[in-house]
Amino acid sequence: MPKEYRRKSKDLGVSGTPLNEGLRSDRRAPGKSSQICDELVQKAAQISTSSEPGAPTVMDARRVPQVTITPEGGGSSREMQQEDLEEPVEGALRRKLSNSSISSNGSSVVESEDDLLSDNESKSKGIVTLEPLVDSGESKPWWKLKTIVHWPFSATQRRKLNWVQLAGHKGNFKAAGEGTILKKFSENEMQCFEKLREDALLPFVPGYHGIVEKDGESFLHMTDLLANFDLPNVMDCKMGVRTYLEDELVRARERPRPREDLYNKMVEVDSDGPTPQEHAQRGVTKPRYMQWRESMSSTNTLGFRIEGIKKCDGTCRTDFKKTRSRQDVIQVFRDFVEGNMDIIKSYLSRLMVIQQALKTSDFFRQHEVIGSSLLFLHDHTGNAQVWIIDFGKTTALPEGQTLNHNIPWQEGNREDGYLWGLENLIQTLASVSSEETSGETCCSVTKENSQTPDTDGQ
Ligand SMILES: Nc1ncnc2c1ncn2[C@@H]1O[C@H](COP(=O)(O)OP(=O)(O)OP(=O)(O)O)[C@@H](O)[C@H]1O
Ligand SMILES: O=P(O)(O)O[C@@H]1[C@H](O)[C@H](O)[C@@H](OP(=O)(O)O)[C@H](OP(=O)(O)O)[C@H]1O
Repeated sequence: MPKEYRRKSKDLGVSGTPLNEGLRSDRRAPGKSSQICDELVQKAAQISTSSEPGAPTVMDARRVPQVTITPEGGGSSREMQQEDLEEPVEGALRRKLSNSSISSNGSSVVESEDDLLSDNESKSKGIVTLEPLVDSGESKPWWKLKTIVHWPFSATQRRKLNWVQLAGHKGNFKAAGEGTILKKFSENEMQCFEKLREDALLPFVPGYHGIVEKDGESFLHMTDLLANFDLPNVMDCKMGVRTYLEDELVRARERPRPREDLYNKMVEVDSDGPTPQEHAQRGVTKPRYMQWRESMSSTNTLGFRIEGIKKCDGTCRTDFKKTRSRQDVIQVFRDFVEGNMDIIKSYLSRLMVIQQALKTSDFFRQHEVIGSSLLFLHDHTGNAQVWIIDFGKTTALPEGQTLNHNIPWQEGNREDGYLWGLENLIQTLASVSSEETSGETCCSVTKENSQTPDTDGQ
């Protein structure tokens, strides 16, 4: 999320959820609606072999407008943050996650050339060590809580935590008490969590326990969704056809600020990506970079994209910038679950329940949901869950205005294509299952193999 959204939480006066109410993973394990899944799988089998229009696509991907921002003036680059991975790590997750080969930037050695070359050092890409918040002054209380939540943790519970962070910036998360984490405060995200307390989406978002402040820095205290898993497999899918706010476009237009770091990331993936002017000034604006990312990946064509995967063997991949066709995505999912169709069916069930909840959610109707992800988690016990995370760029609409989430975006209408993306994600997962069942291989020819935006037959 952008830094301007990460403001301090002075005197917010909000209340937190008691911890025992927030640790809800057990009672929220996905149910198995296998009959619905089987029907969906059959439907997907028909769709994946059909090139006829009229299948579930509800929005034309070619109609996602590419709004051009002319870059001028000087560049600005991101702050670099150091992460100390050499200090000893305590806690159960050390055992669970330690079989990976972690490079100096916290990612595993199995990343592709794409990301080894392209990723900014401040981005997180896999297994990281979360530091606890530590006391810096004897006379100060260790925690100064801004909420009425009672902080129950003793000094011995201030431990480091080996953790999986597949997206976002390094240093955004800290270890907290058992089963919980702290995320750098963002006004937007805090307001979302507060509103979600009363919403149909509550069962699908991490438990929220209020705001914690230490030495002037504020954090959102939330449930660690990994806590109840044994050697979890984790996938982050960023939802929607648009990954930047309309406000970001307006700001970039008023004051274009080409960034050299984004230019470098673009060139490393595609040297022909920048325009001659961008090459000349070695900078691209943020919306321009974000639009390019959307068009290279499946964001524009399918309404979601894979950001990263960590598997139970400790390997991590974040080299999905060019994973664009439905068939590519199917192959990534198949590899993620290692052919286990029961996991796919559990994921499908959960996604369909989430889809229903989204359709009834007041929160969803009243917010532009940008940059939010679905976090997929499963382990060898068969436990498989999907959670909605990251509300850093989820923004309330003006009073009385609502979104459809299923119609094309045009600047000004603030549509995000979330439901379109979710429908495509469901159909894609169903295709994984149907192809496995019908014995087709990952090389099956479908329209998506063409690498062109597939807009009328998905
Ligand atoms: N509650 C949670 N439990 C477990 N893992 C989480 C949780 N929240 C986030 N993560 C992990 O951290 C990663 C980054 O989370 P998130 O997207 O919220 O961060 P961010 O800094 O807002 O990212 P960005 O800058 O891309 O918006 C996720 O991909 C996931 O791996
Ligand atoms: O995935 P990539 O290619 O590394 O690109 C980043 C990604 O799109 C993030 O979503 C975005 O943060 P926000 O969503 O918070 O805007 C970040 O912007 P940033 O560099 O300004 O942080 C981009 O650099």
